[in-house]
Amino acid sequence: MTQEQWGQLKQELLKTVGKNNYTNWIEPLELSGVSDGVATFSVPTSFLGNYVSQNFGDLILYQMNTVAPQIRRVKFSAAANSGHSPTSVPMTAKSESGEQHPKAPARSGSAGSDDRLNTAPLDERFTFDTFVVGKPNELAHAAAKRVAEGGPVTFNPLFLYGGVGLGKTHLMHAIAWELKSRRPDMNILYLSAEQFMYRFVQALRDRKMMDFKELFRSVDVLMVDDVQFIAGKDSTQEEFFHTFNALVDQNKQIIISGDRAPGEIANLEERIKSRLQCGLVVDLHPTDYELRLGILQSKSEQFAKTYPGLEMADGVLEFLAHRISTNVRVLEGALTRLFAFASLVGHKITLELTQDCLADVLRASERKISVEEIQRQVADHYNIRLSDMIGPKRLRAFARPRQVAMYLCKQMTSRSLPEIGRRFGGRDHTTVMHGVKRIEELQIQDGQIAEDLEILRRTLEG
Ligand SMILES: Nc1ncnc2c1ncn2[C@@H]1O[C@H](COP(=O)(O)OP(=O)(O)OP(=O)(O)O)[C@@H](O)[C@H]1O
Repeated sequence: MTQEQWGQLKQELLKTVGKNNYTNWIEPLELSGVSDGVATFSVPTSFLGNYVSQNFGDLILYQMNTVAPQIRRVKFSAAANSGHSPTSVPMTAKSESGEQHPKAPARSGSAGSDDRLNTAPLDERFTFDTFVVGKPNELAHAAAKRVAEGGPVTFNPLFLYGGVGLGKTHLMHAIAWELKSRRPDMNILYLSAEQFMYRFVQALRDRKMMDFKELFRSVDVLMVDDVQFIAGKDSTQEEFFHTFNALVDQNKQIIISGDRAPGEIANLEERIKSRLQCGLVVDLHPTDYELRLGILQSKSEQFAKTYPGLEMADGVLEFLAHRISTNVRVLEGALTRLFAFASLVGHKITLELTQDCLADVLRASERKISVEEIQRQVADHYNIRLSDMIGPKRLRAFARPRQVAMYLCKQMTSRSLPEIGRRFGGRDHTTVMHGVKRIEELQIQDGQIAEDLEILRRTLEG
């Protein structure tokens, strides 16, 4: 990507995020270069890097992908004199630098009776009480509940996986809190895989490997979040493998989370993959409308306590549940902003105020999945050429994927039927309508189609 292209993209971003956001957050970004699918920006401070990654990371990546589809993630590197380490932001909009994990601000509360084990304090908001259960996460929730009972270890490890911001960390913390309250004597160690690596490297450097081993082998419950982080890091993987085995041998509970199923984590050693698959592997599916609404209702009840007297019009939560992406973190962020804004201006939260205050978030989630992206993914999935899928051929091998793509466009974008038709080689809206209907029927009758749709949806929602 050239500086000139980046300059043009910045203008696109200006249109999406508005002038204020642009001046504060986008303007200061300097593109340092792109290599191995990572676009690196230099930022004046790590705070700015973190903020941009959390709030605009996905959007920037999306924009860059329109001209450079090979870019898989964006990384923000604070200027050397700021005294901070770089903040790397993958598609998950999450930092790779230990201390500045945007997801882990200074959290209150801690668990673990042994001080040495307080590697990562637990967030006191992340309990089972505040976790809203719906179809997409009920299995993961039930498994987490079972482990939190602290009975005999029945499945080891428990492996939770799912896309960004779907509640993996929340569930892990909830398990830890519950175990602590049932069995205060238990040594529970929760940490991210990244922290595991830092501790390991530090132990090597300080020649304290015996202490490291003793510490990790003395826990009753080990929880490692975001295990994909250690993929490709050979000696950390090796140590993780030994720690894992030692604990399983002692029948100690292990809980691991990852952004995908163990078998799908690239560059993770085979022997680790197979160990991770030995217990119970459950996934958190992308949120559906009902779950999003449930979460919004629950969070807005909490907000109502912070902002007493602030009224909300009917239909606002439904609107947000429809319009905002599957990532719960984004949903929460939007609600926080909405309440703060409404209390600042002293207005009831109406639909207009919501649209106004969250214009950039709404635009970003609306623009997130484009018709072209869907077409590309579907063609890839069925292993056909894009031109055949969009073109006039009526062969079943092209017609069915075409209908699947039309259906997904209807579901996942705000495009109208005539607009979708136009992008499928200038077809009529009735053709699109027919295709959408056909897939709706097939989804119920044909397990394969249902599975294809599920996979495609997950891929597209990232
Ligand atoms: N079902 C839910 N009910 C209530 N809050 C939820 C739910 N799912 C997620 N959240 C909230 O969404 C935010 C993101 O969740 P969390 O950090 O657990 O995601 P994650 O899956 O660990 O994401 P990542 O992939 O970034 O590690 C948290 O504030 C969490 O409390």
